[in-house]
Amino acid sequence: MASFKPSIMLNPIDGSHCASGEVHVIIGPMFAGKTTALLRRIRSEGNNGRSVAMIKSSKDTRYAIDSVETHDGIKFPCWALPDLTSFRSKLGDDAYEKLDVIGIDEAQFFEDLYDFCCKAADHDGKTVIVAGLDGDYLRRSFGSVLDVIPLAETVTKLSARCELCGKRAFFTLRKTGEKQTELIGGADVYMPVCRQHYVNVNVNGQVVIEAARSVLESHKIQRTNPSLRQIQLFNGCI
Ligand SMILES: Nc1ncnc2c1ncn2[C@@H]1O[C@H](COP(=O)(O)OP(=O)(O)O)[C@@H](O)[C@H]1O
Ligand SMILES: Cc1cn([C@H]2C[C@H](O)[C@@H](COP(=O)(O)O)O2)c(=O)[nH]c1=O
Repeated sequence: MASFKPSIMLNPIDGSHCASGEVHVIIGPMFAGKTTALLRRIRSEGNNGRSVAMIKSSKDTRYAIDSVETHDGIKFPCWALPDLTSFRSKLGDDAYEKLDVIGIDEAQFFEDLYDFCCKAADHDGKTVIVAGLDGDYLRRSFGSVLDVIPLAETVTKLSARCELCGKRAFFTLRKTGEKQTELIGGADVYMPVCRQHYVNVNVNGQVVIEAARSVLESHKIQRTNPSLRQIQLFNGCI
C-alpha cells in the first residue's frame, strides 16, 4: 500500500512543527562508485531546488582540499573538516538553517558521525547522505559508518570490479605492508577484490601479492590489447 510521508511533522514533545529529516547510507569497498553516487544524488537534489552542502574529511588529502573528487575525476566543491561538529559554526547558523541536504564523503574518518546524523536528521530536519567504507583493509568495521545504519531510511551497498579477475568486488586489499587502519591512498596502495582473491592474497601473503602485482601489470597491457583480456579471463587467474 502506498504511504504518504509528510515533510513537516508535529513535535511529540511540545506540539510545535519540526521538519522531517532522512538519513541515507552508501557503503562498499574503494572504487565502488560511492562518491559518484553521492555526487549524483547531491546534484539531483540541487537541481530540484533544494539547498545542498557537501562535507569531506580533511584527512583525505588525495585531491584538491576544497572539493570532493571521484577516482575518475568528477569534482564538487565541499567543506573539508576534521570533524562534523564544527560544520554548523563554520557555515553559520543562518546558512545551516536554510540547508536541506548534507552530503558526507569519507564518512569512516568522522568519529562524531552518529551524533551528527542524529541531530541533523531528527532535530534539524536535514536529509543526510553518508558515503563511506563499511570495512577497512582487514574487513573490520571502519569508524562509525555501520553505527549509523540503524538511523537510516536506506542503505546501499555498492561493489567494484575485482582487479584480478573482473568479478564483483566487495573488499579492499592493501597492497603495501603498512598496518595502521588509516592510510590515505588510491590505486597506488589499494585495490578492490572479490572474496576469492581477498582470501588467496591474504592467506598466502607477500608471495601472492607479488603474483597479484604481475597480474595487475598484465591488466595494464590488456587495456591496450583487449584480446589479451579475453585469454586471461578464459584461463582464470591466481
Ligand atoms: N576496479 C574498479 N572497479 C570499479 N571502478 C573502478 C575500478 N578502478 C577504477 N574505477 C573507477 O572508479 C570510479 C568510481 O570512483 P568513486 O566514485 O570515487 O568510487 P569510491 O568513492 O567508491 O571509491 C569508477 O567509475 C571507475 O571509473
Ligand atoms: C581500505 C582502507 C582505506 N583507507 C583510506 C584510503 C582512502 O584514502 C580512503 C577511501 O577512499 P574511497 O573514496 O573509498 O576510495 O580511505 C584507509 O585509511 N584504511 C583502509 O583500511
